[in-house]
Amino acid sequence: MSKAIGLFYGTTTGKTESVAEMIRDEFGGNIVTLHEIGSVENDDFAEYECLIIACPTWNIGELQSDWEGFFTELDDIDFSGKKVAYVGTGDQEGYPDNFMDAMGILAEKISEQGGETVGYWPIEGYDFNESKAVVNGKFLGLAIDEDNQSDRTESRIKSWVSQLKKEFSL
Ligand SMILES: Cc1cc2nc3c(=O)[nH]c(=O)nc-3n(C[C@H](O)[C@H](O)[C@H](O)COP(=O)(O)O)c2cc1C
Repeated sequence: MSKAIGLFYGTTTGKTESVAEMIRDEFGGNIVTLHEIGSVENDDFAEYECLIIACPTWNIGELQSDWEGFFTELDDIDFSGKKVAYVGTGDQEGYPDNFMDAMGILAEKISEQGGETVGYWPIEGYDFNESKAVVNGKFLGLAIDEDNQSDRTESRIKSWVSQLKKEFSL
């Protein structure tokens, strides 16, 4: 039987929610359960060995507001032994100096709490200046830009999910 994956997301204008649904559907077979971060308990993370964390960047380099509200709770959650993949949504033309920063902020915190990052993604095909989500020349996870590159969203999700199936050892 395949492992269960918990996908925890925040969204303000709905884009990250639809990306989360597309990722769930691409995995297929009820493997992925969606959790909206505004209504989760800390214990909800415990049952999953494989996690996907999805957050848009808002207000010039900041977390989406529900993730902002949950951020200090992460200090009390043990992510050791868990594989954690990240998804960001952002706007590279509007915010080229803070593109995808939220993904970097969350990955740093969750890694400190023991999570092992999987699902790194190339920066080729994007045009921006700076991002907290880039480490060693790669994004820490899947970068989706619905504002400027919505035509690439589907193929990016397909390719990343196929990569993750291997990295999650499904
Ligand atoms: C006021 C405002 C500030 C934003 N700041 C950033 C930013 O700093 N970096 C970034 O990559 N995107 C930024 N964005 C773009 C959003 O992250 C993007 O539209 C995202 O897909 C929204 O996701 P949601 O619909 O799930 O809330 C900003 C958008 C707005 C309207």
